[in-house]
Amino acid sequence: MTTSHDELQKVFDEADCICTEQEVQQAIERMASAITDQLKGRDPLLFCVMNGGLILMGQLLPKLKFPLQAEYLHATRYRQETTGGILEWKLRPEADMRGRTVLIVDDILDEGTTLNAIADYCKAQGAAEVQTAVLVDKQHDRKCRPDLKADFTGLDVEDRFLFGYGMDYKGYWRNAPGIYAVKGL
Ligand SMILES: O=P(O)(O)OC[C@H]1O[C@H](OP(=O)(O)OP(=O)(O)O)[C@H](O)[C@@H]1O
Ligand SMILES: Nc1nc2[nH]cnc2c(=O)[nH]1
Repeated sequence: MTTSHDELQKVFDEADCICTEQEVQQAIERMASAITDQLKGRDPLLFCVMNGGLILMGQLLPKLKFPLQAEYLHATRYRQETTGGILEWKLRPEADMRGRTVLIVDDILDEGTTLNAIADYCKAQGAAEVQTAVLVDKQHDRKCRPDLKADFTGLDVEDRFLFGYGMDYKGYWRNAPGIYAVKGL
């Protein structure tokens, strides 16, 4: 079913801004600095998890001022829903990751199933080390492993359905300039 323009505008107008654009920009600066400290000189291979990781990846890359390679992969488990299902690979990474330090870049760590599965895949493909970077980590006790954390996290966020900075609402509003929580969700 399609969602009308008016309905989509209403979702944005009624949403709560959880993190302003300025807060997100500061978080991305901090992430870039931490990633540089850890991965500079290690010839890392970065994978953007499409679609949601697109904006974080695009904003991080020019702040990482050392040699690295950047590629993408595409895995999804929410499609256009607000609850997750089984992870579906749309495009597996093609790069040879044997012996490499891999950094997976995504918008959100929610239950963690997506990042866990991607990290396991990269390890099975021979990556020497797999690290993860997410813009937001949703705070709740439903992680697929109780202690699951990304290696680099921008912001901790509340347990609501979010959109903006890569995260979508029914396929829309990845472009929202901040992090927003849908009214009632
Ligand atoms: O931690 P989890 O509970 O597994 O959820 C996190 C994943 O959910 C979103 O992807 P989605 O499946 O919505 O695809 P998208 O990137 O195209 O939005 C998001 O981009 C993460 O990859
Ligand atoms: N857009 C969006 N995608 C998600 N994937 C997992 N949690 C979320 C969320 O809160 N918002």
